[in-house]
Amino acid sequence: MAQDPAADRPQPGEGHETTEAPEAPASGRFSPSRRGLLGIAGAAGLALGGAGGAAVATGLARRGGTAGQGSSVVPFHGDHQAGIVTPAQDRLHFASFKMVDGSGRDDLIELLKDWTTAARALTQGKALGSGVEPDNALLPPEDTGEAEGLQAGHLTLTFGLGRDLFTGTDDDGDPYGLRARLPEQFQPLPSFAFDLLEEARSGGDLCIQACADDPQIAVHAIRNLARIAVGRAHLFWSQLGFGRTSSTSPEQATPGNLFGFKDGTANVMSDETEALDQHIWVGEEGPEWLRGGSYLVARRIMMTIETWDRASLDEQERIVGRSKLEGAPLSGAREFDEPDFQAESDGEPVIDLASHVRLAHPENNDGARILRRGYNYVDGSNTLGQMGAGLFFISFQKDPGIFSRVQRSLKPDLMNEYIRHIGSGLWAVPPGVRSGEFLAQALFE
Ligand SMILES: C=CC1=C(C)c2cc3[nH]c(cc4nc(cc5[nH]c(cc1n2)c(C)c5CCC(=O)O)C(CCC(=O)O)=C4C)c(C)c3C=C
Ligand SMILES: [Fe+2]
Repeated sequence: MAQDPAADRPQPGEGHETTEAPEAPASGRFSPSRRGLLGIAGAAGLALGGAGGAAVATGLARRGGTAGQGSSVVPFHGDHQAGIVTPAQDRLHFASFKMVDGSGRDDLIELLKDWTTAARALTQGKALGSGVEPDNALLPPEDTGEAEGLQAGHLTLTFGLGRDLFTGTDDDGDPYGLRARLPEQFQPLPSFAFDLLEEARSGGDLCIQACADDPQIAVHAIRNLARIAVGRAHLFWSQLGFGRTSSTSPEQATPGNLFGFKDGTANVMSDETEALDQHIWVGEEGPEWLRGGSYLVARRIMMTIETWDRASLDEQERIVGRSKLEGAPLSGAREFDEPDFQAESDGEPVIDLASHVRLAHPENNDGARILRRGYNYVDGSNTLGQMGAGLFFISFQKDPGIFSRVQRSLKPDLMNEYIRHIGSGLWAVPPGVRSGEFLAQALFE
């Protein structure tokens, strides 16, 4: 594996206001696999010839943008993938993909190589390949164009691998030759009390979490990555999100969720290096190819906000275990006061035994902690005039069992009356990519 000087790599928490040197490929150009090119051409109803679709690895400066120079670039290269401890942006486009039937190991490798090349350009605010205006106007543009004029927008792209890539599905054997590389910890999530999961919005072979300041930038990234995948993988389901519901950096103010409560106060933060190693990054307990990576759990959680809005303030605060405006634990006065679960008033616990924060707190979970990085969503409304509102919950942890531990504890949660988990996914997130490498390269060595 290629080694980079450590100085090349950002440390956890670094990210915003940093620029990244462009990748300098040995050849200067890269060619998406022929199958991928044919897929793209097929989708456009055009025939592509040989190297006609080759893309410049470094991408092109976007018109009106200051690619690679601006202050809104989050480095793509690093020990860990960006989009985990880097400051949470306000917008999300999350996408789950399935590999196409009959695809094999080479398709997967080529796809990951092509996605890596594209991600390098996109996160620097560059247009893909030869950009919006190819030399030959009979070919489709290599970049769809809607991000022209926009900066990098702190775009981060975080990639994950689904369990089926390792185990195969049904009796299709071991199509990607990865069965022996399945980490022991990579067990499927069990079903939980109150789960109402929709199959069409759950799982997937690959996931991409695109976060940015501007929804157009996140959507442009997913759209172009989906386009590059044609012939090898297809979009399975996706989710737009707004208003981050967590902080990942102590410099960020804690935002509110759609219940109107501060969300993310007790999150694992980017400067808690010890806690990150203990709870979030895969270490020596995991296989070498995944060390420095993590596991991403996504849960689409419907929130019946109309019913919530009819609950009294006292009741809302009892359910959460914190005050609504300040976000302080009910046993304290300020947001960052440690909750005192032993505190009593008139012989009753001040923080309800079935409140969300008591049940989710490490004290109630053998010390388990997760890094939350979710987003609000509103997907239209129903015929009863209710909003399709919810939380697209995302968490990172070094072992999926840690999420399950916390989620199981939430069985008696008073909040369950107002929420339902309707989608779910679990992916292994490989460590960060270094210059000259591709995503998850160590998995294939
Ligand atoms: C299994 C993990 C969790 C799910 C699912 C979950 C859903 C969920 N949470 C809120 C709102 C809040 N959660 C808060 C704290 C909190 N939540 C979890 C885990 C899950 N939440 C943890 C580990 C914690 C931290 C507990 C602690 O250590 O104190 C809070 C309080 C503020 C904060 O610390 O973030 C709120 C508010 C909603 C609305 C929701 C599903 C829709
Ligand atoms: Fe929570």
